[in-house]
Amino acid sequence: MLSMSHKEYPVTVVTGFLGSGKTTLLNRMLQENHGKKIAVILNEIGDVNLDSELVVQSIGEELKIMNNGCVCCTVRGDLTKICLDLIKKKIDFDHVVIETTGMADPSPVAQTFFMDENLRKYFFLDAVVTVVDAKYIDQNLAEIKETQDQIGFADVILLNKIDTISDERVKEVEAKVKSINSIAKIFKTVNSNVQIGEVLGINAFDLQARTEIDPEITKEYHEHSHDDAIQSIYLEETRALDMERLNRFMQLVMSELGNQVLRYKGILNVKGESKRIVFQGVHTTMGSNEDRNWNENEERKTRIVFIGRHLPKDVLEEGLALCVAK
Ligand SMILES: Nc1nc2c(ncn2[C@@H]2O[C@H](COP(=O)(O)OP(=O)(O)OP(=O)(O)O)[C@@H](O)[C@H]2O)c(=O)[nH]1
Repeated sequence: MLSMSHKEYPVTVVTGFLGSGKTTLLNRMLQENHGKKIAVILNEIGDVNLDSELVVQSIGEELKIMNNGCVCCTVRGDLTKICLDLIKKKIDFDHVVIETTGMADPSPVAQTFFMDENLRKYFFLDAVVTVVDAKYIDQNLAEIKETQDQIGFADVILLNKIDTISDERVKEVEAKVKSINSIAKIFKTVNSNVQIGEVLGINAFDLQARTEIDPEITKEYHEHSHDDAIQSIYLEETRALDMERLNRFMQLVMSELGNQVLRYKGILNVKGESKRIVFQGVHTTMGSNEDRNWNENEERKTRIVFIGRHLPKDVLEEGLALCVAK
């Protein structure tokens, strides 16, 4: 019997603090000539729908607005229904972009795409893109917890409005953002002027996609670490690991620190494996996969980055050391 196959649509989640440049980015996505038809899901709090008026002309019918509260509170029901409606109504689109409100923590939105079985049939998470207001980052980080989540959870970060600060300050702000999230790709932008190919269709959650962790970057910015609640923790180990021990270690990390961990990525040197093993996770949802062969002239080194709130680096380091193969 022939099986019915259908297309799976990538979903990009755009977050960022109020007034940071999310709508500006969205309009670029809708207006630039990149050949993708984008369905936009906007989430607004209250009745004032200025944003939707700005983007509505470009996409007409495809615009869906979730208006009853914050996306992370109503996410299961509304978001699922709106996405599945796009399929049911046979709307012609290639890519979904969800803009969350300024206050929203993006992770419940992202997790919906891992957990909801109906959604998973048709959609997959492409990336979380966070727009940061470079001028007001300190205030936002100090006053609003969600700003940290938005930076910590991102795959791509636009450090926007750099025209409003000095070059020196741009460097400081970039260092701060990297100390929170050393995995994300950072672009310094004015009016969210990033190449659309850098934000759409990047497959950030795909285990088959190329995974790299740059140890130099993580080290460099470690010096800048401070008391901010969310931080990147970088671990490395040159001795080969025992996969079973590592699995047990990760289970323990998840049961003890699951609430504090936002994202993690690793490239593993596993005993007896000619290939690199890559893994990544979002909160307690984790996946791993065989990657390419280790090159002959490449140091076989395990590199793991955890992003989370008040993570105990020494405990994680000790735990990883216990995973070394005998
Ligand atoms: N100077 C400067 N202004 C910018 C830049 N990017 C956006 N703006 C302006 O900042 C204001 C807010 O931009 P939006 O794109 O509406 O921001 P937003 O994140 O969608 O805002 P909310 O939907 O209210 O959260 C607008 O007036 C933009 O023109 C930038 O890089 N530099």
